[in-house]
Amino acid sequence: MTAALTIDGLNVRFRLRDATVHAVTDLSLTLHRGELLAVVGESGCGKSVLAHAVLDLLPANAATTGTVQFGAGSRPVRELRGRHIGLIPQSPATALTPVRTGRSLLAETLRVHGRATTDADTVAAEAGLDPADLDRYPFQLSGGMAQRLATALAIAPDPAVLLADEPTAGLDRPLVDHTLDLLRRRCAAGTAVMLITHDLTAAQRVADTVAVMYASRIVEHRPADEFFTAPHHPYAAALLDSLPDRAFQPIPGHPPMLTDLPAGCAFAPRCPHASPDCAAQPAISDGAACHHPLSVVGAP
Ligand SMILES: Nc1ncnc2c1ncn2[C@@H]1O[C@H](COP(=O)(O)OP(=O)(O)OP(=O)(O)O)[C@@H](O)[C@H]1O
Ligand code: NI
Repeated sequence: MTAALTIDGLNVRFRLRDATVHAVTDLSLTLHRGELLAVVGESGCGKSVLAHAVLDLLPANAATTGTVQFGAGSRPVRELRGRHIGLIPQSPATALTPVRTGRSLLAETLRVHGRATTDADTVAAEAGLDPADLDRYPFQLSGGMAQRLATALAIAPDPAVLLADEPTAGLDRPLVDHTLDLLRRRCAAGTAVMLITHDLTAAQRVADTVAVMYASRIVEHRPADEFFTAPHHPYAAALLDSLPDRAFQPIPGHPPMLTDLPAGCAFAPRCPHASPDCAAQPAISDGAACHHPLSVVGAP
């Protein structure tokens, strides 16, 4: 498998006046051509910051260490953004230019990337947007329409890596399915897709691999079929158990503040299996960062 995106030892810290937010910690992963990786985890765990760090789009108060590499090359990300790496941003309505119609934005994107501006209707339809809606201004778009326009803008250059941050938010079921099918088709054509989502059912439908984030770290990263049948990390298991079509059990307690993370496993205070070992940060082994992984021989 060919690596399309390699992240090694990524850390992102935001400096606030009197605190530091640990938004992404010691994160390494490889995304391959034709792979669909779902990144899941509770609100605020660092998923969007990860996407922005990959694209080098973090605000000025962010400090980043670690490396991000696309394919085999060493070109800086700013040269690759758009054509080689597309982003479907979370909450796209606020990211659209208010004074331009969808058609004008999409035609420009196509032109800049050497495609015929007449492809706009086809690309819009692929993203599930009625081509007639391209003639609307952003304020005339519903949240779902803006979402699909953002998808059209991201796929128009045919990027090798596509980061989709909650691309199905605000869409009803048929349009969710349309967007998931689109991502799958892109993968089949060789695109590497990182799908950031709250929707574990969607992840289960389309993902090849799943990465679970908790309090700024990846705590589990495994093939999707294995993950959904037998998660190893107690947090991942709890996340799956919270699904309505599973145990429908909420996870007790709250995630820790990212300004005040414990030294060891950040899930330990909520974990039914926590032991004194958890005071030390566990290394990732067999795809999970846990001192007492589930579904592994000898584990509780
Ligand atoms: N510019 C910033 N300055 C300070 N803190 C920030 C900044 N941007 C994000 N954060 C913090 O970083 C953490 C991770 O945020 P992020 O947006 O990545 O969460 P998320 O996992 O995408 O959540 P959601 O599922 O709600 O989108 C949060 O605690 C957030 O408040
Ligand atoms: Ni987010």
